[in-house]
Amino acid sequence: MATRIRPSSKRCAVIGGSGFLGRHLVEKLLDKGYTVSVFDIRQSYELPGVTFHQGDLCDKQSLLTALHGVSLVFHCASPAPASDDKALFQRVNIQGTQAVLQACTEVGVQKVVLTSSASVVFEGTDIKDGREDLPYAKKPIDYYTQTKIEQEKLVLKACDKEKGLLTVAIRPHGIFGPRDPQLVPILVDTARRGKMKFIIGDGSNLVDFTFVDNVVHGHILAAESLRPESPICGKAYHITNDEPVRFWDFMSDILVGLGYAAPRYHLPYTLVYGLSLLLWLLSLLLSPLVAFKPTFTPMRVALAGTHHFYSCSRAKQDMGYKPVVSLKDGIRRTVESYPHLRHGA
Ligand SMILES: NC(=O)C1=CN([C@@H]2O[C@H](COP(=O)(O)OP(=O)(O)OC[C@H]3O[C@@H](n4cnc5c(N)ncnc54)[C@H](OP(=O)(O)O)[C@@H]3O)[C@@H](O)[C@H]2O)C=CC1
Ligand SMILES: CC(C)=CCC[C@@H](C)[C@H]1CC[C@H]2C3=C(CC[C@]12C)[C@@]1(C)CCC(=O)C[C@@H]1CC3
Repeated sequence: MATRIRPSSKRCAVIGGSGFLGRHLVEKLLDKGYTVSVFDIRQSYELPGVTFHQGDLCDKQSLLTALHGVSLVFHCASPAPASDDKALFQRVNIQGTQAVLQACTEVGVQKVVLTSSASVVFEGTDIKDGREDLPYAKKPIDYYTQTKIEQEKLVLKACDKEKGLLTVAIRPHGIFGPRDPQLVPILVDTARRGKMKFIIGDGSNLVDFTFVDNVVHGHILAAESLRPESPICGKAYHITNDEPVRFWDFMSDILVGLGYAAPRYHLPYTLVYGLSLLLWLLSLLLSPLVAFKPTFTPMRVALAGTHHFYSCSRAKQDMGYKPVVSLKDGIRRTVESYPHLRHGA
């Protein structure tokens, strides 16, 4: 059992603070006068005022050292969805989150803000203006989503006013912005390989893409609203840009902004989804012999060809949430931040 020291309310830790969202969160917390410890499996930068603790969050002992004296923990670490590694997702998102919660209890952390995902309710079919009371996906679309569901349940169940641990889950969707290692780089790579010519379906499906600053704003609002009498304790909150956009318009804006052609030709959704399933099965069967990762995974095709946008009215009502950056400005700032990914660069 670790010795407790009196935690300061402006002393926080960001687990996963070296990642895309985590680093933006750390920068905003510093601006707001917090003292920040980062716990991550890797250290990707250095910043005055930030103490780094490198370690695996499944190792409770390393966590205990990093969380000493901290009153507020943001947990935004996860393996990347593209890894599709069942054992890794189970170990980090489920066992690791249990270790985080145990460590928080042992050192006397008072608040935990989890980065969950709006995908926890997504089964590959349309969701329009989905609210937080939608049931968790019964057939999650991949191992990432399956373990994000278990993770969210664990964190919300751990909320215990008597024991002095308050928890809340933020469910963002399609985070984008400067330094994102996923959305823009994968999109550009697909375009450079000549595979971004097609629109999956009729192109009218609406989706949420959320600028990273809005996701950060939602996390900090949640942390600052989390008090024993607050309605947010033990609940999940969608945080979006509140501007659903056609999936293919968003992709085209980014592509055209970076100098690539927008996709033009339509392919039927069911055909592409069926092909992506076949390819995925083939990649599994052949994995002992050759390692190949299809670009158009069933998850990506489902995300690209269905409506899935979420209401953030619960966050507006309970914590006064309002996006701080519009979609248009978010796209502009994102495009400007990737000069090295421009066509011809
Ligand atoms: N990006 C998106 O569109 C969305 C993301 N989310 C959630 O937001 C959170 C942050 O995502 P994002 O910033 O995009 O992801 P990143 O991969 O950029 O950041 C996650 C960080 O966690 C680290 N990490 C992974 N495993 C461990 C471990 N065992 N111990 C300690 N650190 C670890 C990663 O290191 P390494 O890179 O070496 O693995 C990385 O630095 C995640 O929980 C994700 O599920 C939710 C909705 C949408
Ligand atoms: C069809 C195609 C190849 C598009 C390229 C862009 C995609 C890589 C992104 C479009 C929607 C994104 C998204 C996520 C990852 C990147 C995309 C598939 C998440 C799966 C990341 C983790 C989550 O929790 C949900 C996200 C939904 C949207």
